[in-house]
Amino acid sequence: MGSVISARDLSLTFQTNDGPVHALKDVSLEIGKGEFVSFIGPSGCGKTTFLRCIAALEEPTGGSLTVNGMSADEARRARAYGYVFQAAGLYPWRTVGRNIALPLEIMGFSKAEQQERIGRVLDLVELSGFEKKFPWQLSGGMQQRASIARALAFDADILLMDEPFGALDEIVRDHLNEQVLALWRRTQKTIAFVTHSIDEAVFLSTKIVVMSPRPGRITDVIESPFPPERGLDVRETPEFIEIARRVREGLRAGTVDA
Ligand SMILES: Nc1ncnc2c1ncn2[C@@H]1O[C@H](COP(=O)(O)OP(=O)(O)OP(=O)(O)O)[C@@H](O)[C@H]1O
Repeated sequence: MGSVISARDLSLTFQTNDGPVHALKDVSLEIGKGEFVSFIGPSGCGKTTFLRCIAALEEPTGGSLTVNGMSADEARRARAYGYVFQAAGLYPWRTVGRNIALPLEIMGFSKAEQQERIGRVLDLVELSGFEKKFPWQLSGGMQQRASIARALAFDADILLMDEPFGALDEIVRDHLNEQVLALWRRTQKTIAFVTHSIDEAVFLSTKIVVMSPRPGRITDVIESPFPPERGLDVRETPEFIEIARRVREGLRAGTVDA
């Protein structure tokens, strides 16, 4: 099976008033269809920049990148991905349903088609019945689920998630991690997920990409041995603890020689 996302020697240097900032340097990575890949690394190591390159929101200064076999720009125009940000970013004056409908309206879907899709994606994130609520009537975790529903609404195969649960408390986050995993199993999407949490990365992923800062590069890629069907109790197993240890070591190695 070919790669959905393929990066070869990808580099991005920002030119700033204080000189060049090497946000990414020689990043090579293959992400296969249906994989759940987490990116973990200290602040400023280029995780967001890598996601933004995939989304064609930044232009790499070196190397090559394909998304679904196309250039990132072509993939963006083909709406190959949905993007979920750290802040839910819902419009407060629109109901949850109308927030999800917004990209569909712009894409010219009929009212009936919009309605069908809103119902389907709200069901996927377990928010059926909340369509008519306004964002401020929902908890932080529910708002984030609504924003995931919005990203799912136009049926892209790829979901890019940039620290979607970073601002939530641990109990809510645990619950959302279980939900995202269930969503991934049901939809078989390819997911690229940025996080600062070792536990989150190890729990969710089929592959964990450890990055180091200045210049942002990959220090380790760890394949996860866990079956798709797993519960939070997997975190107590020796395998989990061993992988978490390896991630921690990769993070430490990255900071020592940075
Ligand atoms: N538009 C820009 N212009 C100049 N520098 C930038 C720009 N965008 C990002 N950078 C720099 O590139 C580096 C990588 O940033 P990036 O946001 O990708 O890191 P990150 O790993 O996602 O960090 P965090 O975990 O804090 O979100 C940082 O040093 C950042 O300051």
